[in-house]
Amino acid sequence: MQALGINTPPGSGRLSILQRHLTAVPVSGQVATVSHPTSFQYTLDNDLLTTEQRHFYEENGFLVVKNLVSDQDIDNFRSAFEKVCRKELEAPGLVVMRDVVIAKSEFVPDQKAITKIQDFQELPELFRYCSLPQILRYVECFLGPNIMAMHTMLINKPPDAGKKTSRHPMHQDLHYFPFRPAERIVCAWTAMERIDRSNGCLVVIPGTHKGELKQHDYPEWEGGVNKMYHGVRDFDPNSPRVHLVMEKGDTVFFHPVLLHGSGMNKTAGFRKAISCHYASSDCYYIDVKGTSQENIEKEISELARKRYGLEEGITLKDAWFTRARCVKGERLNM
Ligand SMILES: CCCCCCCCCC(=O)SCCNC(=O)CCNC(=O)[C@H](O)C(C)(C)COP(=O)(O)OP(=O)(O)OC[C@H]1O[C@@H](n2cnc3c(N)ncnc32)[C@H](O)[C@@H]1OP(=O)(O)O
Ligand SMILES: Nc1ncnc2c1ncn2[C@@H]1O[C@H](COP(=O)(O)OP(=O)(O)OP(=O)(O)O)[C@@H](O)[C@H]1O
Ligand SMILES: O=C(O)CCC(=O)C(=O)O
Ligand SMILES: [Fe+2]
Ligand SMILES: [Mg+2]
Repeated sequence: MQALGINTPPGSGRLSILQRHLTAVPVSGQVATVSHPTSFQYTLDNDLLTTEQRHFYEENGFLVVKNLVSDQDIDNFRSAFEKVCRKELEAPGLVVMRDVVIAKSEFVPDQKAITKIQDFQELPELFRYCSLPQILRYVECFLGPNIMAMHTMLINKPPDAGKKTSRHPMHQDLHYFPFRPAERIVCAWTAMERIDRSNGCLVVIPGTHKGELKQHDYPEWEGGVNKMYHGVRDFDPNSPRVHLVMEKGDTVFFHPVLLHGSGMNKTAGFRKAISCHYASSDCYYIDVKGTSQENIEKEISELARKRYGLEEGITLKDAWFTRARCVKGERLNM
């Protein structure tokens, strides 16, 4: 896993750029070797990414940067999360979600049953993550200078209750997003502790960001599936998966078409990660009617009807427009 797009010093591969243009460099078992595009599609000109990192993202659709967020910041996010669980902190729009097994059982869950919180754009203690300058500097390499925080999450993957519901099925985040173009959207996902296969790390299929957005549905999992955890239809379990083992503070940036999921948490602890999906404020909204995204729009509209009494329901665009916050530059279309 050492060479998985991790922030190694320039030239550490001991190959000159010229050689790299001529040679296929074995990076790691499953990861694409370096075949250099002459023009870049997924990254912008910048003075932060090394040539190697830029090519890595272009080819694989993700990039891990080691140690990007300090222990102090992470400890503060953890403490804010705990306050939300204890209901000592609240904010408009905040969604608190419990694991499906716990939500559907009789037993009264305690705060530990929380599987994730979403939409903390009005909670400064957590939203600060989305404005961290060292994260935005990377985000700018993918999106340019006008940056919107579209979706915020703190995932608290619970110890699996024995039904494998702690897994997140393989999916493409773009399925949830009614805005384009995809290459001007990126997710930053930071490990709040060491995350490996034992507690359910991110699993990615390198290079899939170059493909199309696929049809998503609920996977047919015997133990049940969490609400809105759609998975890509007809996922081939033999696809070359790469498990991203990350230490506290390591951050992965990934493209919204990259196929990814996360495994079961086999430990007794709650595996924590914090994330934000960003889009360039030059992006534009699309109407998802008649597309594969119609099913998620319907589900979100239904939820808005039930939960907020919005009789007409809402469009996917409405759902995102109200959450979006500008974190750098200007708010344009989004
Ligand atoms: C626009 C936002 C879209 C987000 C896109 C994100 C892109 C990134 C990819 C993902 O993260 S995919 C997963 C996204 N998942 C969500 O957005 C789900 C967010 N969670 C929620 O909306 C609420 O937590 C939820 C509606 C599931 C529960 O709300 P409440 O806490 O008000 O639940 P309540 O206890 O009142 O239960 C309401 C119903 O939901 C059921 N329920 C609760 N938690 C559940 C769960 N975890 N899974 C399945 N069902 C669940 C519960 O059993 C009950 O069912 P019945 O109506 O049949 O009685
Ligand atoms: N039937 C399926 N459809 C879609 N995605 C699946 C399916 N089964 C597993 N996955 C996904 O594949 C990824 C890996 O799953 P798995 O539970 O094997 O975890 P793992 O981290 O590989 O664990 P282990 O180390 O035990 O293999 C997860 O993202 C999981 O949600
Ligand atoms: O398991 C995780 O932490 C990430 C899940 C994920 O990919 C998502 O919520 O979109
Ligand atoms: Fe995702
Ligand atoms: Mg496995």
